[in-house]
Amino acid sequence: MSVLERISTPRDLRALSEDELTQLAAEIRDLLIRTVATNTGHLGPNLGVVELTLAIHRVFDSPRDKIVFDTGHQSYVHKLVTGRAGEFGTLRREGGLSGYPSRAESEHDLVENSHASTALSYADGIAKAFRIRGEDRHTVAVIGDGALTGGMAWEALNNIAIQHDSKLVIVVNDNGRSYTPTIGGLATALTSLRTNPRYEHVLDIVKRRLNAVPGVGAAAYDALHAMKKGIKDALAPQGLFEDLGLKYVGPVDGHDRPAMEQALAQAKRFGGPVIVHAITRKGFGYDPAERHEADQFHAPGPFDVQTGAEKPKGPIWTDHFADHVVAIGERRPDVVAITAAMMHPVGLDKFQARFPERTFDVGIAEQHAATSAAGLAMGGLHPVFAVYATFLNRAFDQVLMDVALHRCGVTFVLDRSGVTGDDGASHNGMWDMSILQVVPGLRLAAPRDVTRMRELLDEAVEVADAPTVVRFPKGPPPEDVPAIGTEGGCDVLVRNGARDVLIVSVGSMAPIAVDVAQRLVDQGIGVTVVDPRWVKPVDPALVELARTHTRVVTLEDNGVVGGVGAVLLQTLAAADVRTPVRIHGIPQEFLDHAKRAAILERIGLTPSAIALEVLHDIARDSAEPAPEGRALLDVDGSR
Ligand SMILES: Cc1ncc(C[n+]2csc(CCOP(=O)(O)OP(=O)(O)O)c2C)c(N)n1
Ligand SMILES: CC(=O)[C@@H](O)[C@H](O)COP(=O)(O)O
Ligand SMILES: [Mg+2]
Repeated sequence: MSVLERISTPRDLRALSEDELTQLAAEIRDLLIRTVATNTGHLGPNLGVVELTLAIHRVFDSPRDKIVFDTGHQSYVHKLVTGRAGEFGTLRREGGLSGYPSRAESEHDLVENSHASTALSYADGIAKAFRIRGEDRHTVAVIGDGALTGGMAWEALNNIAIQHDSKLVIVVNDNGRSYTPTIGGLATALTSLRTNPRYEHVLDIVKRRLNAVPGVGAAAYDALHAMKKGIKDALAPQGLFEDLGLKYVGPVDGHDRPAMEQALAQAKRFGGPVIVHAITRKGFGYDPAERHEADQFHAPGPFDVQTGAEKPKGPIWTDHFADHVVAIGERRPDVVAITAAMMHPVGLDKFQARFPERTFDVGIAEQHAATSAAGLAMGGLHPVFAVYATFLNRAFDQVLMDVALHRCGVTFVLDRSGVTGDDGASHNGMWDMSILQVVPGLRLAAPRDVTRMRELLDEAVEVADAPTVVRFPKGPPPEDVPAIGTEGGCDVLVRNGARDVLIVSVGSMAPIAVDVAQRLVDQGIGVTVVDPRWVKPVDPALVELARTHTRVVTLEDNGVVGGVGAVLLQTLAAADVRTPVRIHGIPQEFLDHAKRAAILERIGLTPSAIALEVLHDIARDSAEPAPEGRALLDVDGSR
C-alpha cells in the first residue's frame, strides 16, 4: 500500500515519519504528473506546492481551521490529502473532481471562485468571524505572487494589518511567476526579500567562523541556518509587509517541508495576522515543467509523461487574433496592447515580440488595465486590452465610468467568451453580453468566424470615441460561414422560403443556426438566418426585418438574462413590433465543469433541441397538435 493510500484525512499526515512524508511527496508528484498528462489541468502550480500543502495540513487542523486557496488552481495536493486521492483520476472530468476547490466535494474546500486575488478578503472575513464568535480557530490563506498583483489583495492587506488579534496566516507562495515572470514593483520587492545580499554575506561570514570552531562549530551553524529568518529580519530592509504593520516570517524554502512547518508553527503561535513568505518553483520535481520556458506547465494540454511533449493541437481563435493584431499594429502605430498577466493565453505574445514598447503586462489587475487603457486613449493612443471574458467582469465599473463615460476609444478583445467548460462555473464567459449592454455608447461585436473576426477587429480599432468589444469563444474556430447577402443591417446566412422564422444568430452560434434552418426548411418552414456582427447597439433595420417575420429566434453563447436576445425583445417592444421572440442561450446558473460540447448539449444549445423548440412554438400557435419530438426529429437530429 502506498503512503497516499493511508491518508484519508489531513490528521493522518501527523502520524507519518520523515521518510514516509518524503515518500508521500514523491507519490503525490507522480500522481499529479500522470493524471494531468491525460486529464489536463494546472500541473506547474501544483507541483510547486506539494511540501507547502503538506506542511499546512500538518500544522493546522482543517476543516476546523479554514484554508483558502487563491484562484484555487493549486489545490490538487490539498484534495489528495483530504480524502480524494482515490477519485483523482476523475479530475476535470464531467461529474468528477473539479480542478478547483468544490464545497460539494469536501468540507475542507471553501472558495470555488477561480478569479484571482480574492483569498485575503475571504480570509479577513473568516478570521473576523472566528474572533467575534470567540472561536479559537485559524484561517490560512495561500496566495501566489501573481495573485498578489491584484488590487483586491492590497485592499485586504490594508484591513488585515489592523486586525491585530485575527488568527490569520497568509502563505505567500512566491514562485516568481504568474504564467510568465510576475511583473511590477511587488515582484521586485519580493525578490529583494528573497535575495537580500547583506543577509547572504553575513550568513557566509558566520558559517566560515563557526565551521572553524572544532566540534561545536558545524552544529551551531546548522542551528543558526535553521533560524536564518532571524538574520533575515535583522538585515533585510523593512519589507513591504512589515511596513504595513504585518508580522513577516521568511523567506522560507517552500520545498523544505520541515522548515515550512517550523515557520507555520511560529506563525500560528503569533496569534495575529502574519505573512509566511515561501519560496517555491513552479513545476518543481518534473524537469519538463521546470524547463518549460513559456509558463512552466501552468495549464498544459495532454502531454507525454516521459518527454513532457504536449500533444499537437490545431489553431484556436486566439492564434488568429494573435496574427491579426500584429497586422493592425503594423499599420497603426497608435495601437498598443494590454494583458493582465496572460500574454500568451490571450494571444499578445507575437505583438509583444514585434512591438515590445507598445505592449503592457499589468499583472493580474484587470481594473487597472481598463482604466489605464482609458488613460492611454486620453493620451492619444488606441489600446487593445485582450482578456478572458469572465475576468472582465471585475472591471465593469472601469469600463462604464472610466472608459465609456469619457468616450475613450478602447478595444476590449474578449477571449474565452461563452461556455468554456473545463474550468468550471467562474470561468465561463457568459456574462459579458449582458453586463456590457448597459454601458452607454459601447459597441459590441461577436464574429462568427475568423474572417469576420478580422473585419470586426479592423472596424473596432477605427472607433475613437467609444469602447468597442470583440468577443470570441475558446477553442478552434469553425470553417468560414459565408454571407449570401445583407438585410436588416446584418449578414444573411440563409434565406429560404416564406418569412416564417427569423433566426438572429450571434457570433459562434452561426453553424448551429444554419443547421437549425435546414431542419426547419425540411419541415416546410420558411427561414431567414441573419448575423448582426455588431450586436450592440441593435440596428433599427433589424427591428424592421423582425416586423416582417412571423416569429424571431435568437441564439447566443451568453446568459439569456439581459443578453442580445433580451435586448432585441425589449427593442422590438419599444418599436411596437409584436413578433414573438424565443431566446436561446445559457441559462442564468453556475455551470458545473464539463466539456463545452457536453454543456451546450445539456443546456439545449444544439440544432436538434432548438429546431424542436421552434416546431413546438409553431404548433402551439397554429393550434395543431404539438409534434412528437422523435416523430419529427430524433434527439440526435436524424429524421
Ligand atoms: C482575475 C483573474 N485574472 C486572470 C486569471 C488567470 N490566471 C489563472 S492562474 C494565473 C496566474 C496566477 O499566478 P500566481 O498567483 O502566482 O499562482 P501560481 O500559478 O504561480 O501558483 C492567472 C493570471 C484569474 N484566474 N483571475
Ligand atoms: C486558472 C486560470 O484562470 C487559467 O489558468 C485557466 O485555466 C484558463 O484556461 P485556458 O487558458 O485553458 O482557457
Ligand atoms: Mg506565482
